[in-house]
Amino acid sequence: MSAVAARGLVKDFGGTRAVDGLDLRVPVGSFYGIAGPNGAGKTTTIRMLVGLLAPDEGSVEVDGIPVWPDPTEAKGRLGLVPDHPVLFDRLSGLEMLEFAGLLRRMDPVVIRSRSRDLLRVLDLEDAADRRIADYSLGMTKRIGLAVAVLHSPRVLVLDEPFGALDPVNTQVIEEMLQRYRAGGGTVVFSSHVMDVIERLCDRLAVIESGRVRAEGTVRELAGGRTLQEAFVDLVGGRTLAEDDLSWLSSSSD
Ligand SMILES: Nc1ncnc2c1ncn2[C@@H]1O[C@H](COP(=O)(O)OP(=O)(O)OP(=O)(O)O)[C@@H](O)[C@H]1O
Repeated sequence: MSAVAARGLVKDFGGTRAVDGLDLRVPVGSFYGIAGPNGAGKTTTIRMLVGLLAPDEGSVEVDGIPVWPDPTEAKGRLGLVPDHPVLFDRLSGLEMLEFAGLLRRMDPVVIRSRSRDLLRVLDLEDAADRRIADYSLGMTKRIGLAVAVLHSPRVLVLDEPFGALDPVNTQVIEEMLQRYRAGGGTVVFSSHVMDVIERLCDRLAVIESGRVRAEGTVRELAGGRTLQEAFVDLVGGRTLAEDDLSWLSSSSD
C-alpha cells in the first residue's frame, strides 16, 4: 500500500487544464518531493491530494482511504502545511494550537502537552502567548507546521515549506521533518528549490503542464548531474543569447 496514491487526476479551471491525468504513488515512510516550474500544477495537485479541491476526474487514496467524494476520514490521517498557512492571527500561538486540536476533537490534556512540546522544539516557547499577527514569516511557517502535526498524522503534505525562509528556519523545519519521518511518517512536499529536494528526498516527481514528466529516486533523475541541471534540461530552461540585454552593461553607450 502507498501512503498516497493518485490515479488519473484531472482539474480544469475554466479553459485552463491545471492537472492533466496525473498519477502518483508515494511509498510509506518516504520523503517525497514534487518539483516543477511555476504554474506546473503542483498546488492544484496538492489541494486534490489533501481533500481541499475535488478533482474533475481520477481518484486519490491516503493511507488506503479514498479521499473523494468524502475527505473526512482521510483528513484525519493527513497534516497539511499550505504555502500560506491559514491561521487566526488574533490568537496566540498556543491558543491557535489549542483551537486546532479541539477542531480535531482531541483530548484537551493531550492538546496541551503536545502544544508545549511543539512550541519548545520549534523554538516558539517565548512567543507562545504572543499574537500570531506579530510573528515573523519564519515563526508563522513554524506554527503552521505545529498545527499540521498536532494530531500525529500518518502523512504530512507541505506546499513550498522552505519558500522565503532563512537558513536557521530552514534547518529547524528540516530537522522536524526528519524526526517525523524517523517516527514512521511520510512526508510529501513541493519545492522549486532543487538542492533541498536533493538533500532531503528519497524520490521525486517532476510535474510539467499538469503531468508527471519524470519520477524516480534523486540519483536516477539527476543521472550524474546536479538535480538542478537535470531539472532545467527536463523542463526546457531558457538561456540568454550573447547580445540579449547588452544595454545592461554599465560600459555600453
Ligand atoms: N483557482 C484558479 N482559477 C483559475 N486558474 C487557476 C486556479 N488555480 C490555478 N490555476 C491555474 O492552473 C495552473 C496551475 O497552477 P498551480 O498553482 O497549481 O501551479 P504551481 O505549480 O503550484 O505554480 P507555482 O509554482 O507558481 O506556485 C496555472 O496555469 C494557474 O494559473
